[in-house]
Amino acid sequence: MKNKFSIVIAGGGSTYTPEIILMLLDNLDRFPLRTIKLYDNDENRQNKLAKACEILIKEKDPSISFVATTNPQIAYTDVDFCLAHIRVGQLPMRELDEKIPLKYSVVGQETCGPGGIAYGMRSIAGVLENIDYMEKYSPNCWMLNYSNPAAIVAEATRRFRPHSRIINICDMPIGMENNMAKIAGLSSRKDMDVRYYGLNHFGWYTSIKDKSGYELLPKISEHVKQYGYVPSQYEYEHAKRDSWFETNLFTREIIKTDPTTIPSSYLKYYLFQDHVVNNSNIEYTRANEVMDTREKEVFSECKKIAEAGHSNGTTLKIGIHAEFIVDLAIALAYNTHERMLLIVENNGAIANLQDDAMVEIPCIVGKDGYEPLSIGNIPLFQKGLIEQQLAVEKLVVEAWAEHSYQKLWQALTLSKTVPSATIAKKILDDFIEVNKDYWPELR
Ligand SMILES: NC(=O)c1ccc[n+]([C@@H]2O[C@H](COP(=O)([O-])OP(=O)(O)OC[C@H]3O[C@@H](n4cnc5c(N)ncnc54)[C@H](O)[C@@H]3O)[C@@H](O)[C@H]2O)c1
Ligand SMILES: O=P(O)(O)OC[C@H]1O[C@H](O[C@H]2[C@H](O)[C@@H](O)[C@@H](O)O[C@@H]2CO)[C@H](O)[C@@H](O)[C@@H]1O
Ligand SMILES: [Mn+2]
Repeated sequence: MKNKFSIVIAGGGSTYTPEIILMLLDNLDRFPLRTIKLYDNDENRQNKLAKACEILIKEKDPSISFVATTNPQIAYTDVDFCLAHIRVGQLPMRELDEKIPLKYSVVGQETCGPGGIAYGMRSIAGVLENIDYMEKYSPNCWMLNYSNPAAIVAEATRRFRPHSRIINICDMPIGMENNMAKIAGLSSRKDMDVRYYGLNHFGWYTSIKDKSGYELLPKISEHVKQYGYVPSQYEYEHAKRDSWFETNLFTREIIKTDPTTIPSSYLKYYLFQDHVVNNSNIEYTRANEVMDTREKEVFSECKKIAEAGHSNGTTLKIGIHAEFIVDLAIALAYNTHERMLLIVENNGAIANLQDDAMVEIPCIVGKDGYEPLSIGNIPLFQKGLIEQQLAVEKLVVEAWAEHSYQKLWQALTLSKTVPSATIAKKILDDFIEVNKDYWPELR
């Protein structure tokens, strides 16, 4: 009889929570659960979906106990895994992260550029707080963290919680690889072995092999040069042209900067800043889209389920893209040696990059954690870009720790998305004004 696990979802009020719970309930055969807890520091927001989540769970397996709480001791006592997806400041602060830089014709984005820096300054304390709760009440628990901005959060956990049982991960590669598998005519991304390196939301694929060892990168690359990550001509012609479609399509421009690799779509924000700004609407950014779509839809569906007392006919979907979280938990629980892209300390994996960089690279995951694969030397183009962005991320963490205005100004000035120290300072001063409740007071 397999052990059954107890999990807590930190950021229980997240718009992703219902789809992640549906995904967990769809994987009980390989990841059996005895308890699911929701933990949030905003009771009202969590209560918008807690009852519906309880109904979904009880419909699938009444033996699973459920609790939604804002009490850290209740949340973190007797748990084996913490799935952490908090958003400090929630979506209204994301909106400001995206709109303030656009006032100065600078990229406004959730995790990239000044928006990511402001978000990082909010997120560090929230993630560390949850790690400390976890270690106080369930010292053997693993935190599977995908709270953003994952690059800055990962650097902060490296510096301030170096021995904690936390693994930082991102679902962007999952999405890109799902599309690559379709492009290559494979039934699943798991039919591929990839080699990838970079920082979170700032990386490149260098090899994509099928299970016979055949190199698929040239074939996939030819498609990307025409359609980006849009997986087929049919989808190119028929898919809804929303912001994610445009982001996937634009990868056909990014790949021209190094046709020997396949880039993360996020590199658009760093290499084509002018294109991004010229195609942004300061009145209506991605945060507004999410508030008007995912947030509204998820909360509305949860309200319907809670009122009906059942989930018949719900449009809530299983978060298939989130299955990587179960893959990771299973690898830790059952020592499966799953190969996964994780955000980990470099320690020589990328030979010509500093050891203390938090890099996103393939790792083998087992009972005692992860073992990074060796990448070797990277080319000068990527090395130069990575080292600049890495310095930004490290300066943000130093600025947070030292409450340093100077270092945060340096981080903004150093970002490839910001044209001058003058503009960096204007953005910084605006950010300080709106983040008074979240950032340490800078001096
Ligand atoms: N790494 C990835 O690939 C990936 C993918 C998707 C989303 N995300 C991240 O997941 C998070 C959730 O996204 P969302 O759009 O659902 O956000 P959301 O605003 O809908 O929900 C986040 C929840 O976190 C809660 N929260 C904030 N601070 C907290 C704290 N200190 N302790 C406990 N709870 C806290 C909020 O109250 C809110 O209910 C974000 O950080 C987002 O960027 C990451
Ligand atoms: O703008 P949002 O909030 O919809 O998405 C921002 C997140 O985008 C990435 O996650 C995507 C993923 O890449 C895609 O394949 C699909 O699964 O949806 C996810 C969430 O929308 C990115 O990895 C995250 O860090 C961002 O927060
Ligand atoms: Mn991500």
